[in-house]
Amino acid sequence: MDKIIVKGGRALTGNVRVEGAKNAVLPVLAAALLASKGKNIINEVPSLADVKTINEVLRSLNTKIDYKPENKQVIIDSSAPLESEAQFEYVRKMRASILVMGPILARNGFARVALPGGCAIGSRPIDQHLKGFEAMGASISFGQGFVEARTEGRLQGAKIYLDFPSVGATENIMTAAALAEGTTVIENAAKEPEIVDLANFINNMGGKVKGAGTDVIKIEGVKELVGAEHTIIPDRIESGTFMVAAAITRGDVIIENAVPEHMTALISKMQEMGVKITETEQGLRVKAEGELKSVDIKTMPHPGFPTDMQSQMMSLMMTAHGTGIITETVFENRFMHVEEFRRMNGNLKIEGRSVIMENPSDLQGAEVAATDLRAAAALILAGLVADGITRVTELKHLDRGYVNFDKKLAALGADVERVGSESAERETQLV
Ligand SMILES: CC(=O)N[C@H]1[C@@H](OP(=O)(O)OP(=O)(O)OC[C@H]2O[C@@H](n3ccc(=O)[nH]c3=O)[C@H](O)[C@@H]2O)O[C@H](CO)[C@@H](O)[C@@H]1O
Ligand SMILES: C=C(OP(=O)(O)O)C(=O)O
Repeated sequence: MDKIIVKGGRALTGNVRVEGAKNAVLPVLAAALLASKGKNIINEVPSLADVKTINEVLRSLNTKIDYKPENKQVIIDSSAPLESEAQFEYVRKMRASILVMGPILARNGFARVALPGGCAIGSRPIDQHLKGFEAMGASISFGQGFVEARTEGRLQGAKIYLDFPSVGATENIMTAAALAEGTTVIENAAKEPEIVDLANFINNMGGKVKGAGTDVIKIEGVKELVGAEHTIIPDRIESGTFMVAAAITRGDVIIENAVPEHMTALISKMQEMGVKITETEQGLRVKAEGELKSVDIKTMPHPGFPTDMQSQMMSLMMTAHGTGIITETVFENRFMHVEEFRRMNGNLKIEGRSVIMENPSDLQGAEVAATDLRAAAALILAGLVADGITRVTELKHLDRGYVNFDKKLAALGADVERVGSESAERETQLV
C-alpha cells in the first residue's frame, strides 16, 4: 500500500501550477456524449484516477477515446449509437458517473445507470436529478440496483425548481435539456464555476444555455449537438489546497493559473485569519508569517465557502490562535478526518454539524489514514507542520483528485516522499 511520508517544519516557497478542474472535466466528458456528429476535443484534462474512470464509462457506452498526454488532451468520438447502460463497477468507484444519465437519456430516450449509493461523506441521494428528468416527461423506475429513465420521443422542456442547489442535479438536467424539445428552466440552480464551464461547453457544441452562474438557468433544446473544442477551467480546490499549504507552513507561494473570482469566500476567510493574498502577474501570491487568528466558517453552496476546502481549512486553523468553529452544512457526515487529526494531537471536538477547535494544537506526526479525497490532502498539509514524521495511507482517495501532489509540494521545498508501487501505475495513461 502506498504511503506519503511527510517530515514537518519547512516553509514552502516558489511557484506551483494547478491543473484543469476535476469537477469541471467530469461533467464535460460526460456531456461529450451529447455530440452525435464530429469529435469533441477537450484540453487541460488532468491525469486523475476519476478521469480514467469516466473515460472507461464513456468507452463502455461505445465511444472512441484518444488521449494525448503531451497536450493534456482527450478526443472523444461519440457519433456511433450509444449504449444505454452504465455499470456498477464504474459508479461505485466514482459517484460522478451518474452524470452520464442525462446525456444518454437525451440521446437514446432510455438510460439505465447503477445506483450510486452513499459514500464516506454522506448518503448523497439523486432524487433531484430524477425529479428533473421526470418533469421533462421521463418515467423513472428502480430494480436490480439500477435506476432507469425512459421517454417516448424527445424529452420535453419544463420548469424545474431544485429543493437544494445540487451541482450534479443541475448538470444532469442541463445536459438532458440540451437535446429536449422546448425550453427548460432550472430554478435554484447551482452556481459553481464548473456549471458555467459545462454551459460553455454545451454552447460550443451548438447548444443554447443561458444564465449559468446565476440561480436561474434556461436551456433551449436543440435537435442535435456537434463535437467542439473546449478548455477546462483551472481547479479552484487544488488552488485552495496550495493556498493552505503556503499559509500553514508560513511560506510564500505563487499559484499560477488560479482564478481568484472562483475563490472569493476562501480568500476572504484566509485574509481574515491574517494571510496575505495578492494578485500578481504570475498568479495568486499567498504569504503568511507569525500568528494567524482563528475564524468561524460555514460551508455553503457557491459562492459560499466550499465544502471541498473544509478539511484543508481545518488543518490551517489548528495552527492559528483562539477558538475556531467549522460548520458543515452541505454534507451530513464530512468530519471523518477529525479522528485522524486527533491522532496527530489535534485539539478538536465535534458538536452536531460543527467542529470546535481550541487553537493552536501542538501537532505531532503520526500514522493516519485518508478517509476521503480532501481529507487526504488535509492530513498531508497538517503533516507539513507537525513535529516529526507523518505517514498518510489510503492514497486512492488522493489520486482521485490531485495530480502529483507529493511532487508539487516537494518542488516547493517540502520534505515529502511517496513510497509504494501504486505511484508508477498512477502515471499510466488515462484510457
Ligand atoms: C464531481 C463533483 O462535481 N463533485 C462535487 C459536487 O458533488 P455533487 O454533485 O454530488 O454535490 P451536490 O451539490 O449534488 O450535493 C450537495 C448536497 O445535496 C444533496 N443532494 C444532492 C442531489 C440530490 O438529488 N439530492 C440531494 O439530497 C447531497 O446529498 C448533498 O448533501 O458538488 C459538491 C458540493 O459542492 C462537491 O463537494 C463535490 O466535490
Ligand atoms: C467530494 C468530492 O468529489 P466527489 O463528488 O467526486 O466525491 C470532492 O471533490 O471533494
